[in-house]
Amino acid sequence: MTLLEVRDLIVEYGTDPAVRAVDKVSFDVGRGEIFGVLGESGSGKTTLMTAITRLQRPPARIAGGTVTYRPSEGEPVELVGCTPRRLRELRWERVAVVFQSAMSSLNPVMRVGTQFADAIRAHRAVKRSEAWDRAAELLELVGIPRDRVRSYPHELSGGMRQRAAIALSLACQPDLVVMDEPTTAVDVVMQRQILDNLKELQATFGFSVLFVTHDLSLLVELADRIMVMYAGRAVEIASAEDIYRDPQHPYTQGLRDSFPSLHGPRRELRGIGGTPPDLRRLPTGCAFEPRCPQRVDDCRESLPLLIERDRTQAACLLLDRQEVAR
Ligand SMILES: Nc1ncnc2c1ncn2[C@@H]1O[C@H](COP(=O)(O)OP(=O)(O)OP(=O)(O)O)[C@@H](O)[C@H]1O
Repeated sequence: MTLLEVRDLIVEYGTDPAVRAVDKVSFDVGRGEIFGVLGESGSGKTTLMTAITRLQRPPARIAGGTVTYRPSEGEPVELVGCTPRRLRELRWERVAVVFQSAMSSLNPVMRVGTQFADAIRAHRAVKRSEAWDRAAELLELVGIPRDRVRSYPHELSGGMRQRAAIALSLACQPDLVVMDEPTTAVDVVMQRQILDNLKELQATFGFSVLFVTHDLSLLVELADRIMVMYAGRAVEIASAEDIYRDPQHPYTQGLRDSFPSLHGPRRELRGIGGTPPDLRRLPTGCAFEPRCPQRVDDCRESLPLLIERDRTQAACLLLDRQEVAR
């Protein structure tokens, strides 16, 4: 069952000429699924996630496509074109967001409990004391002692703040939590704790997660499916296992070969040569072509579309011809 359906989403910055940071991206997030969006810096991940949640700010603008939220009860909601009022109703309650820095979610001059209580009471008719109890419960869920509900954000450690931001996103039991690199600002031990905790919470409450990051090893462990982005386009969508064991697109293969495996057989580590393209001067053909170790002449001419084979979708001319070397 699909919870979120993104079709041909286009997001541009400015005009004359517009820079297309997200170019006709389509994917589905299933109910209870952890869906990862992977990309290098500048690939359009943040632009994509802010457009989906309608948090984008000028000069970014949605230039095409649809984002449909399908609640388990009631009519589907088209988020592109939704009124600000309707969006306010949906935020927190149905779709919650966790940013890279917890301080984007937490107000530094308010006690943590007050912020939780305000978020809860904006959507639920409960007494202030009940909302505070719920806030304390939510903190406990992410491993923060109940009495910290009276703390100000600066009195919490960086890891605690990030966990508090995750707890806050769950305050109204949303169907979908969108997370943009929520663990980049914390050390690896804390990162592991936060991700384990997130998995537990997801398994308990069954919400879906859209998780945006540049870290493939993290997504391989966390996500059910992964979409790989390159220069604003989706180049591969597959299960985390397939992305790791049998990546189809040469770019995904390059990413996979750039990080060491903890469990699998030893393999030679190779980086991807070159740098991502300038979005203002994209080639006519495949944007990865200049860096692709498997390129052929045709790759410069035509733009490959995502093609579905088995359970994987990948956008590479060679796959069309079944020639890709692995
Ligand atoms: N405010 C802006 N004005 C113009 N172009 C922008 C702006 N913000 C982003 N872009 C363009 O959109 C592209 C994608 O940016 P985006 O922040 O979505 O990438 P990202 O994959 O999230 O990278 P990062 O991980 O560094 O945040 C950038 O390469 C840039 O060309």
